[in-house]
Amino acid sequence: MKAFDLEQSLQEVTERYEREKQKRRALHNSLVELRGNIRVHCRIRPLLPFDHATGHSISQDRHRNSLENVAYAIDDETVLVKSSRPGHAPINKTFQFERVYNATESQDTVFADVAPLLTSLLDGYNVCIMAYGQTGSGKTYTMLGPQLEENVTFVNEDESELGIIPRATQELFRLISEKPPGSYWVEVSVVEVYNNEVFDLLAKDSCGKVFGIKRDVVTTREGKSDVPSLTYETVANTSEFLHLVIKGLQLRVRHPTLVHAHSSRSHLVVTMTITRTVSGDNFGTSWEDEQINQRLNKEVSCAYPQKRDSKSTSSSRASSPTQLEAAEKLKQVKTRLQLVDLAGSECVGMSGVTGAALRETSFINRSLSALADVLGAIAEQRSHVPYRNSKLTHLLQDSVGGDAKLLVMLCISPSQKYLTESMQSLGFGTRARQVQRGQIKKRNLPTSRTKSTDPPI
Ligand SMILES: Nc1ncnc2c1ncn2[C@@H]1O[C@H](COP(=O)(O)OP(=O)(O)OP(=O)(O)O)[C@@H](O)[C@H]1O
Repeated sequence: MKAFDLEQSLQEVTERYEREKQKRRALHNSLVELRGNIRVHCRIRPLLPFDHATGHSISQDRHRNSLENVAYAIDDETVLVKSSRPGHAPINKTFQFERVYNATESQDTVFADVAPLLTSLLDGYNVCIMAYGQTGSGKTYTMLGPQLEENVTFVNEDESELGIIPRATQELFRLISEKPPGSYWVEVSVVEVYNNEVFDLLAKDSCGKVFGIKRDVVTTREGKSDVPSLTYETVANTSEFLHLVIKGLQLRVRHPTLVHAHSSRSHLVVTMTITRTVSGDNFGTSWEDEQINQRLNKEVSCAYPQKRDSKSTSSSRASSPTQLEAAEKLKQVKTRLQLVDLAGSECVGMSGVTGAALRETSFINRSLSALADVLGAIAEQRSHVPYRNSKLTHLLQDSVGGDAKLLVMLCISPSQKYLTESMQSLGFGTRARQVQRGQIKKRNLPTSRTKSTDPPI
Protein backbone atom coordinates (compact mmCIF):
# COMPACT_ATOMS: atom_id res chain seq x y z
CA MET A 1 0.00 0.00 0.00
CA LYS A 2 2.82 2.32 1.00
CA ALA A 3 4.82 1.44 -2.13
CA PHE A 4 1.75 2.19 -4.27
CA ASP A 5 1.34 5.64 -2.64
CA LEU A 6 4.95 6.42 -3.25
CA GLU A 7 4.65 5.47 -6.88
CA GLN A 8 1.54 7.58 -7.27
CA SER A 9 3.15 10.63 -5.67
CA LEU A 10 6.19 10.17 -7.87
CA GLN A 11 3.92 10.13 -10.90
CA GLU A 12 2.11 13.24 -9.69
CA VAL A 13 5.39 15.06 -9.16
CA THR A 14 6.60 14.03 -12.61
CA GLU A 15 3.37 15.20 -14.21
CA ARG A 16 3.54 18.49 -12.36
CA TYR A 17 7.15 18.90 -13.44
CA GLU A 18 6.19 18.23 -17.06
CA ARG A 19 3.31 20.73 -16.86
CA GLU A 20 5.67 23.35 -15.38
CA LYS A 21 8.20 22.61 -18.11
CA GLN A 22 5.57 23.10 -20.79
CA LYS A 23 4.43 26.36 -19.26
CA ARG A 24 8.03 27.62 -19.12
CA ARG A 25 8.51 26.63 -22.75
CA ALA A 26 5.28 28.45 -23.69
CA LEU A 27 6.43 31.52 -21.78
CA HIS A 28 9.81 31.39 -23.47
CA ASN A 29 8.17 31.04 -26.88
CA SER A 30 5.86 33.95 -26.22
CA LEU A 31 8.89 36.08 -25.32
CA VAL A 32 10.40 34.99 -28.62
CA GLU A 33 7.21 36.05 -30.33
CA LEU A 34 6.97 39.32 -28.42
CA ARG A 35 6.46 41.73 -31.26
CA GLY A 36 4.61 44.96 -30.78
CA ASN A 37 2.57 44.03 -27.76
CA ILE A 38 3.57 45.08 -24.30
CA ARG A 39 4.05 42.16 -21.99
CA VAL A 40 2.99 42.41 -18.35
CA HIS A 41 4.20 40.23 -15.48
CA CYS A 42 2.57 40.78 -12.09
CA ARG A 43 4.36 40.15 -8.79
CA ILE A 44 2.54 40.02 -5.46
CA ARG A 45 4.64 41.20 -2.54
CA PRO A 46 4.55 39.03 0.58
CA LEU A 47 2.68 40.23 3.62
CA LEU A 48 5.68 40.33 5.90
CA PRO A 49 5.35 39.61 9.64
CA PHE A 50 7.39 42.73 10.13
CA ASP A 51 6.12 45.27 7.65
CA HIS A 52 9.34 46.52 6.04
CA ALA A 53 7.33 48.98 4.06
CA THR A 54 6.15 50.97 7.06
CA GLY A 55 8.84 49.93 9.49
CA HIS A 56 6.07 48.76 11.90
CA SER A 57 5.46 45.38 13.39
CA ILE A 58 2.15 44.13 12.01
CA SER A 59 0.94 43.20 15.50
CA GLN A 60 1.35 46.84 16.51
CA ASP A 61 -0.44 48.18 13.49
CA ARG A 62 -3.60 50.04 14.40
CA HIS A 63 -5.19 48.78 11.18
CA ARG A 64 -4.33 45.17 11.79
CA ASN A 65 -7.51 43.91 10.16
CA SER A 66 -6.78 46.01 7.12
CA LEU A 67 -3.55 44.04 6.61
CA GLU A 68 -5.59 40.98 5.72
CA ASN A 69 -4.59 39.44 2.39
CA VAL A 70 -6.91 40.37 -0.50
CA ALA A 71 -4.77 39.76 -3.60
CA TYR A 72 -3.76 36.21 -4.51
CA ALA A 73 -2.10 34.47 -7.43
CA ILE A 74 -4.57 31.68 -8.21
CA ASP A 75 -2.38 30.28 -10.96
CA ASP A 76 0.68 31.57 -12.74
CA GLU A 77 -1.34 33.77 -15.07
CA THR A 78 -4.20 34.97 -12.86
CA VAL A 79 -4.56 37.35 -9.92
CA LEU A 80 -7.70 37.22 -7.80
CA VAL A 81 -8.74 40.24 -5.74
CA LYS A 82 -11.37 39.26 -3.19
CA SER A 83 -12.54 41.59 -0.49
CA SER A 84 -15.69 42.09 1.58
CA ARG A 85 -15.33 45.04 3.91
CA PRO A 86 -18.28 46.16 5.95
CA GLY A 87 -19.76 49.26 4.34
CA HIS A 88 -18.04 48.62 0.98
CA ALA A 89 -19.26 46.81 -2.10
CA PRO A 90 -17.70 43.32 -2.20
CA ILE A 91 -14.97 42.77 -4.79
CA ASN A 92 -14.31 39.46 -6.51
CA LYS A 93 -12.35 40.12 -9.66
CA THR A 94 -9.67 38.33 -11.64
CA PHE A 95 -6.93 39.83 -13.83
CA GLN A 96 -4.91 37.95 -16.43
CA PHE A 97 -1.27 38.64 -17.25
CA GLU A 98 1.44 36.84 -19.18
CA ARG A 99 2.89 35.70 -15.85
CA VAL A 100 1.83 36.09 -12.23
CA TYR A 101 4.21 35.48 -9.31
CA ASN A 102 2.84 34.67 -5.89
CA ALA A 103 4.41 36.06 -2.76
CA THR A 104 6.70 33.07 -2.25
CA GLU A 105 8.29 33.14 -5.69
CA SER A 106 11.96 34.01 -5.62
CA GLN A 107 14.10 36.55 -7.41
CA ASP A 108 15.60 33.57 -9.30
CA THR A 109 12.19 32.61 -10.69
CA VAL A 110 11.38 36.18 -11.68
CA PHE A 111 14.69 36.58 -13.47
CA ALA A 112 14.43 33.23 -15.25
CA ASP A 113 11.45 34.67 -17.14
CA VAL A 114 13.31 37.85 -18.00
CA ALA A 115 16.59 36.29 -19.13
CA PRO A 116 15.51 35.49 -22.73
CA LEU A 117 15.19 39.23 -23.35
CA LEU A 118 18.96 39.58 -22.90
CA THR A 119 19.50 37.21 -25.80
CA SER A 120 17.05 39.38 -27.77
CA LEU A 121 19.18 42.38 -26.97
CA LEU A 122 22.29 40.82 -28.50
CA ASP A 123 20.20 39.65 -31.42
CA GLY A 124 19.46 43.27 -32.29
CA TYR A 125 16.31 44.31 -30.41
CA ASN A 126 15.93 47.21 -28.02
CA VAL A 127 14.58 46.04 -24.69
CA CYS A 128 12.93 47.87 -21.81
CA ILE A 129 12.00 46.37 -18.43
CA MET A 130 9.97 48.67 -16.24
CA ALA A 131 8.65 48.18 -12.69
CA TYR A 132 5.29 49.84 -12.01
CA GLY A 133 3.25 49.86 -8.81
CA GLN A 134 2.15 51.66 -5.71
CA THR A 135 4.73 52.92 -3.24
CA GLY A 136 6.09 50.09 -1.08
CA SER A 137 4.83 47.36 -3.43
CA GLY A 138 8.28 45.92 -4.22
CA LYS A 139 9.49 47.71 -7.38
CA THR A 140 12.99 48.49 -6.10
CA TYR A 141 13.21 45.01 -4.53
CA THR A 142 12.30 43.48 -7.89
CA MET A 143 14.59 45.68 -9.99
CA LEU A 144 17.60 46.00 -7.67
CA GLY A 145 17.16 43.79 -4.61
CA PRO A 146 16.58 44.54 -0.93
CA GLN A 147 18.11 47.84 0.09
CA LEU A 148 20.20 47.74 3.21
CA GLU A 149 18.72 50.21 5.67
CA GLU A 150 20.18 53.72 5.34
CA ASN A 151 22.78 52.46 2.91
CA VAL A 152 21.52 52.48 -0.68
CA THR A 153 23.58 49.48 -1.67
CA PHE A 154 21.64 46.42 -2.77
CA VAL A 155 24.60 44.09 -2.97
CA ASN A 156 24.92 41.95 0.12
CA GLU A 157 26.32 38.52 0.89
CA ASP A 158 23.17 36.82 -0.28
CA GLU A 159 23.23 36.82 -4.07
CA SER A 160 19.89 35.00 -4.21
CA GLU A 161 18.19 38.28 -3.28
CA LEU A 162 19.64 40.26 -6.19
CA GLY A 163 17.07 41.90 -8.45
CA ILE A 164 16.70 42.17 -12.21
CA ILE A 165 19.25 44.95 -12.83
CA PRO A 166 22.34 43.20 -11.38
CA ARG A 167 21.21 39.83 -12.75
CA ALA A 168 20.57 41.23 -16.24
CA THR A 169 24.07 42.70 -16.24
CA GLN A 170 25.61 39.37 -15.21
CA GLU A 171 23.67 37.60 -17.94
CA LEU A 172 24.59 40.22 -20.54
CA PHE A 173 28.32 39.93 -19.82
CA ARG A 174 28.01 36.14 -19.79
CA LEU A 175 26.48 36.23 -23.27
CA ILE A 176 29.09 38.72 -24.50
CA SER A 177 31.90 36.47 -23.18
CA GLU A 178 30.71 33.82 -25.67
CA LYS A 179 31.25 36.21 -28.59
CA PRO A 180 34.59 37.00 -30.24
CA PRO A 181 36.65 39.24 -27.93
CA GLY A 182 36.29 42.95 -28.61
CA SER A 183 33.23 42.65 -30.82
CA TYR A 184 30.84 44.21 -28.27
CA TRP A 185 31.15 47.02 -25.81
CA VAL A 186 28.79 48.32 -23.21
CA GLU A 187 28.13 51.85 -22.03
CA VAL A 188 25.98 52.85 -19.09
CA SER A 189 24.01 55.94 -18.19
CA VAL A 190 22.04 56.46 -14.98
CA VAL A 191 19.30 59.05 -14.89
CA GLU A 192 16.60 60.01 -12.42
CA VAL A 193 13.45 61.94 -13.19
CA TYR A 194 12.71 63.99 -10.10
CA ASN A 195 9.98 66.65 -9.92
CA ASN A 196 9.70 66.51 -13.70
CA GLU A 197 13.41 67.24 -14.24
CA VAL A 198 15.99 64.84 -15.64
CA PHE A 199 19.22 64.44 -13.63
CA ASP A 200 22.36 62.77 -14.90
CA LEU A 201 23.54 60.67 -11.95
CA LEU A 202 26.94 59.85 -13.46
CA ALA A 203 28.03 63.43 -14.23
CA LYS A 204 31.31 64.32 -12.50
CA ASP A 205 32.73 67.61 -11.27
CA SER A 206 36.30 68.69 -12.06
CA CYS A 207 37.61 66.55 -9.17
CA GLY A 208 35.91 63.47 -10.57
CA LYS A 209 33.22 63.46 -7.87
CA VAL A 210 29.85 62.24 -9.09
CA PHE A 211 26.94 64.64 -8.71
CA GLY A 212 23.52 64.86 -10.31
CA ILE A 213 23.32 67.47 -13.04
CA LYS A 214 20.15 68.62 -14.76
CA ARG A 215 19.79 67.66 -18.43
CA ASP A 216 17.26 68.30 -21.18
CA VAL A 217 15.30 65.73 -23.15
CA VAL A 218 15.00 66.58 -26.84
CA THR A 219 13.47 64.99 -29.91
CA THR A 220 15.99 64.41 -32.68
CA ARG A 221 15.34 65.04 -36.37
CA GLU A 222 14.66 61.32 -36.73
CA GLY A 223 11.92 61.66 -34.11
CA LYS A 224 13.83 59.81 -31.36
CA SER A 225 14.18 61.06 -27.81
CA ASP A 226 17.68 62.03 -26.72
CA VAL A 227 19.42 63.55 -23.71
CA PRO A 228 22.26 65.74 -25.03
CA SER A 229 25.49 65.72 -22.97
CA LEU A 230 24.37 62.74 -20.92
CA THR A 231 27.29 60.90 -19.29
CA TYR A 232 27.94 57.43 -20.67
CA GLU A 233 30.57 55.27 -18.98
CA THR A 234 32.08 52.23 -20.64
CA VAL A 235 31.96 49.13 -18.45
CA ALA A 236 33.77 45.85 -19.04
CA ASN A 237 32.15 43.65 -16.43
CA THR A 238 29.37 43.39 -13.84
CA SER A 239 31.39 44.77 -10.94
CA GLU A 240 32.33 47.93 -12.88
CA PHE A 241 28.66 48.35 -13.73
CA LEU A 242 27.48 47.85 -10.14
CA HIS A 243 30.10 50.26 -8.85
CA LEU A 244 28.75 52.97 -11.16
CA VAL A 245 25.08 52.26 -10.47
CA ILE A 246 25.63 52.33 -6.69
CA LYS A 247 27.39 55.70 -7.05
CA GLY A 248 24.42 57.00 -9.03
CA LEU A 249 21.94 55.54 -6.56
CA GLN A 250 23.58 57.40 -3.70
CA LEU A 251 22.25 60.55 -5.32
CA ARG A 252 18.73 59.23 -5.86
CA VAL A 253 16.16 61.04 -3.77
CA ARG A 254 14.51 58.91 -1.07
CA HIS A 255 12.30 60.02 1.80
CA PRO A 256 10.37 58.19 4.49
CA THR A 257 6.58 58.26 4.21
CA LEU A 258 3.92 56.59 6.33
CA VAL A 259 3.59 53.91 3.66
CA HIS A 260 7.27 53.23 3.01
CA ALA A 261 10.21 54.05 5.25
CA HIS A 262 12.67 54.21 2.29
CA SER A 263 10.44 55.50 -0.45
CA SER A 264 12.12 56.40 -3.78
CA ARG A 265 10.92 59.84 -4.78
CA SER A 266 12.14 59.70 -8.36
CA HIS A 267 11.97 57.46 -11.42
CA LEU A 268 15.28 55.69 -12.03
CA VAL A 269 16.35 54.85 -15.58
CA VAL A 270 19.51 52.77 -16.07
CA THR A 271 20.40 52.46 -19.74
CA MET A 272 22.95 50.07 -21.18
CA THR A 273 23.94 50.74 -24.77
CA ILE A 274 25.47 47.74 -26.47
CA THR A 275 27.57 48.45 -29.52
CA ARG A 276 28.44 45.70 -31.94
CA THR A 277 31.24 46.59 -34.32
CA VAL A 278 30.51 45.62 -37.86
CA SER A 279 33.79 46.33 -39.55
CA GLY A 280 34.07 45.86 -43.30
CA ASP A 281 36.31 42.83 -42.71
CA ASN A 282 33.69 41.08 -40.67
CA PHE A 283 31.13 41.36 -43.38
CA GLY A 284 30.20 38.21 -45.09
CA THR A 285 29.07 37.86 -48.66
CA SER A 286 25.55 36.84 -47.77
CA TRP A 287 22.54 38.67 -49.18
CA GLU A 288 21.82 40.06 -45.69
CA ASP A 289 25.36 41.46 -45.28
CA GLU A 290 25.10 42.99 -48.73
CA GLN A 291 21.85 44.72 -47.71
CA ILE A 292 23.47 46.12 -44.57
CA ASN A 293 26.41 47.38 -46.59
CA GLN A 294 24.13 49.14 -49.06
CA ARG A 295 22.12 50.69 -46.23
CA LEU A 296 25.29 51.89 -44.49
CA ASN A 297 26.66 53.43 -47.69
CA LYS A 298 23.37 55.21 -48.25
CA GLU A 299 23.38 56.52 -44.67
CA VAL A 300 26.95 57.81 -45.08
CA SER A 301 26.05 59.73 -48.20
CA CYS A 302 22.90 61.14 -46.55
CA ALA A 303 24.81 62.19 -43.46
CA TYR A 304 27.58 63.82 -45.54
CA PRO A 305 25.96 65.09 -48.75
CA GLN A 306 28.36 66.26 -51.43
CA LYS A 307 28.51 69.94 -52.30
CA ARG A 308 27.22 70.55 -55.83
CA ASP A 309 30.39 72.37 -56.88
CA SER A 310 32.70 69.78 -55.43
CA LYS A 311 35.39 68.80 -57.90
CA SER A 312 36.63 65.91 -55.88
CA THR A 313 36.58 62.50 -57.39
CA SER A 314 34.79 59.58 -55.89
CA SER A 315 38.07 58.05 -54.73
CA SER A 316 39.19 61.25 -53.02
CA ARG A 317 35.72 61.51 -51.43
CA ALA A 318 36.02 58.01 -50.12
CA SER A 319 39.39 58.78 -48.56
CA SER A 320 38.22 61.96 -46.79
CA PRO A 321 39.11 61.34 -43.12
CA THR A 322 35.74 62.59 -41.85
CA GLN A 323 33.85 60.36 -44.19
CA LEU A 324 36.01 57.38 -43.43
CA GLU A 325 35.52 57.96 -39.75
CA ALA A 326 31.80 58.36 -40.28
CA ALA A 327 31.68 55.21 -42.33
CA GLU A 328 33.47 53.34 -39.55
CA LYS A 329 31.06 54.76 -37.03
CA LEU A 330 28.05 53.79 -39.06
CA LYS A 331 29.30 50.26 -39.24
CA GLN A 332 28.35 49.81 -35.64
CA VAL A 333 25.03 48.42 -34.57
CA LYS A 334 23.68 49.76 -31.32
CA THR A 335 20.94 48.26 -29.20
CA ARG A 336 19.66 49.55 -25.92
CA LEU A 337 18.55 47.97 -22.67
CA GLN A 338 16.53 50.32 -20.48
CA LEU A 339 15.87 49.26 -16.89
CA VAL A 340 13.33 51.44 -15.15
CA ASP A 341 12.38 51.57 -11.46
CA LEU A 342 9.43 53.96 -11.42
CA ALA A 343 8.58 55.96 -8.33
CA GLY A 344 5.43 54.59 -6.71
CA SER A 345 1.97 56.00 -7.19
CA GLU A 346 0.76 57.24 -3.86
CA CYS A 347 -2.41 58.25 -2.06
CA VAL A 348 -1.55 61.46 -0.23
CA GLY A 349 -3.97 60.78 2.66
CA MET A 350 -2.28 57.47 3.32
CA SER A 351 1.38 58.46 2.90
CA GLY A 352 0.87 61.50 5.17
CA VAL A 353 3.27 63.67 3.16
CA THR A 354 3.36 67.45 3.48
CA GLY A 355 5.54 70.31 2.18
CA ALA A 356 8.32 69.31 -0.27
CA ALA A 357 7.35 65.64 -0.09
CA LEU A 358 3.78 66.54 -1.08
CA ARG A 359 5.14 68.39 -4.10
CA GLU A 360 7.19 65.31 -5.01
CA THR A 361 4.10 63.12 -4.70
CA SER A 362 2.16 65.39 -6.98
CA PHE A 363 4.94 65.23 -9.63
CA ILE A 364 5.15 61.43 -9.28
CA ASN A 365 1.40 60.98 -9.67
CA ARG A 366 1.24 63.40 -12.62
CA SER A 367 4.08 61.66 -14.48
CA LEU A 368 2.48 58.25 -13.92
CA SER A 369 -0.82 59.48 -15.25
CA ALA A 370 1.05 60.95 -18.24
CA LEU A 371 2.44 57.44 -18.82
CA ALA A 372 -1.09 56.00 -18.68
CA ASP A 373 -2.27 58.71 -21.13
CA VAL A 374 0.52 57.81 -23.55
CA LEU A 375 -0.43 54.12 -23.42
CA GLY A 376 -4.10 55.10 -23.91
CA ALA A 377 -3.24 57.20 -26.97
CA ILE A 378 -1.14 54.40 -28.50
CA ALA A 379 -3.84 51.82 -27.75
CA GLU A 380 -6.46 53.97 -29.50
CA GLN A 381 -4.00 54.63 -32.36
CA ARG A 382 -4.47 58.37 -31.99
CA SER A 383 -2.47 60.51 -34.38
CA HIS A 384 -1.00 62.50 -31.51
CA VAL A 385 0.64 60.71 -28.60
CA PRO A 386 1.31 63.16 -25.73
CA TYR A 387 4.89 62.06 -24.97
CA ARG A 388 5.95 65.59 -24.15
CA ASN A 389 3.41 66.09 -21.37
CA SER A 390 6.02 64.83 -18.93
CA LYS A 391 9.80 64.38 -18.90
CA LEU A 392 9.29 60.72 -17.95
CA THR A 393 7.26 59.89 -21.05
CA HIS A 394 9.49 62.02 -23.28
CA LEU A 395 12.57 60.16 -21.98
CA LEU A 396 10.95 56.74 -22.42
CA GLN A 397 9.26 57.59 -25.72
CA ASP A 398 11.28 55.17 -27.85
CA SER A 399 10.77 52.26 -25.45
CA VAL A 400 7.08 52.80 -24.72
CA GLY A 401 5.86 53.85 -28.15
CA GLY A 402 8.75 52.80 -30.31
CA ASP A 403 10.36 49.58 -31.26
CA ALA A 404 11.55 48.08 -27.97
CA LYS A 405 10.44 44.78 -26.52
CA LEU A 406 8.73 46.15 -23.43
CA LEU A 407 8.12 44.16 -20.26
CA VAL A 408 6.17 45.80 -17.42
CA MET A 409 6.74 44.24 -13.99
CA LEU A 410 3.58 45.14 -12.14
CA CYS A 411 4.18 45.11 -8.37
CA ILE A 412 1.22 44.63 -6.05
CA SER A 413 0.86 44.81 -2.32
CA PRO A 414 -1.53 42.05 -1.18
CA SER A 415 -3.10 43.77 1.78
CA GLN A 416 -6.62 45.10 2.27
CA LYS A 417 -5.11 48.42 3.32
CA TYR A 418 -3.83 49.11 -0.23
CA LEU A 419 -6.79 47.66 -2.10
CA THR A 420 -7.64 50.85 -4.03
CA GLU A 421 -4.02 51.35 -5.16
CA SER A 422 -3.68 47.68 -6.13
CA MET A 423 -6.86 47.85 -8.23
CA GLN A 424 -5.46 50.95 -9.94
CA SER A 425 -2.15 49.20 -10.72
CA LEU A 426 -3.93 46.08 -11.99
CA GLY A 427 -6.04 48.33 -14.23
CA PHE A 428 -2.87 49.96 -15.57
CA GLY A 429 -1.34 46.54 -16.31
CA THR A 430 -4.51 45.39 -18.06
CA ARG A 431 -4.54 48.49 -20.29
CA ALA A 432 -0.82 48.13 -21.05
CA ARG A 433 -1.43 44.57 -22.29
CA GLN A 434 -3.99 45.84 -24.78
CA VAL A 435 -1.57 48.20 -26.48
CA GLN A 436 -0.64 47.11 -30.00
CA ARG A 437 2.41 48.96 -31.25
CA GLY A 438 3.02 47.42 -34.64
CA GLN A 439 5.98 45.30 -35.62
CA ILE A 440 9.10 45.47 -33.44
CA LYS A 441 12.18 46.34 -35.46
CA LYS A 442 15.33 44.32 -35.30
CA ARG A 443 18.64 46.11 -35.81
CA ASN A 444 20.40 44.38 -38.67
CA LEU A 445 23.34 42.37 -37.50
CA PRO A 446 25.74 40.42 -39.64
CA THR A 447 24.84 36.85 -38.97
CA SER A 448 27.54 34.99 -40.87
CA ARG A 449 30.44 34.77 -38.39
CA THR A 450 29.06 34.52 -34.87
CA LYS A 451 26.14 32.30 -34.23
CA SER A 452 24.58 32.45 -30.77
CA THR A 453 24.31 29.12 -28.97
CA ASP A 454 21.08 30.27 -27.35
CA PRO A 455 17.68 29.80 -28.90
CA PRO A 456 16.82 32.70 -31.19
CA ILE A 457 14.67 35.25 -29.35
N1 LIG B 1 9.06 39.89 -2.95
C1 LIG B 1 9.53 40.42 -1.80
N2 LIG B 1 10.08 39.61 -0.85
C2 LIG B 1 10.55 40.11 0.32
N3 LIG B 1 10.52 41.44 0.62
C3 LIG B 1 9.99 42.28 -0.27
C4 LIG B 1 9.47 41.82 -1.53
N4 LIG B 1 9.01 42.89 -2.20
C5 LIG B 1 9.24 43.95 -1.43
N5 LIG B 1 9.83 43.59 -0.27
C6 LIG B 1 10.20 44.49 0.83
O1 LIG B 1 9.17 45.47 0.96
C7 LIG B 1 9.71 46.77 1.18
C8 LIG B 1 9.22 47.75 0.10
O2 LIG B 1 9.74 47.33 -1.14
P1 LIG B 1 10.40 48.34 -2.19
O3 LIG B 1 11.36 49.25 -1.56
O4 LIG B 1 10.90 47.51 -3.30
O5 LIG B 1 9.10 49.17 -2.60
P2 LIG B 1 8.92 50.20 -3.82
O6 LIG B 1 7.75 49.74 -4.59
O7 LIG B 1 10.19 50.38 -4.56
O8 LIG B 1 8.55 51.52 -3.00
P3 LIG B 1 8.75 53.07 -3.43
O9 LIG B 1 8.01 53.29 -4.69
O10 LIG B 1 8.14 53.82 -2.28
O11 LIG B 1 10.22 53.29 -3.53
C9 LIG B 1 11.22 46.62 1.19
O12 LIG B 1 11.66 46.52 2.53
C10 LIG B 1 11.45 45.30 0.47
O13 LIG B 1 12.65 44.67 0.90
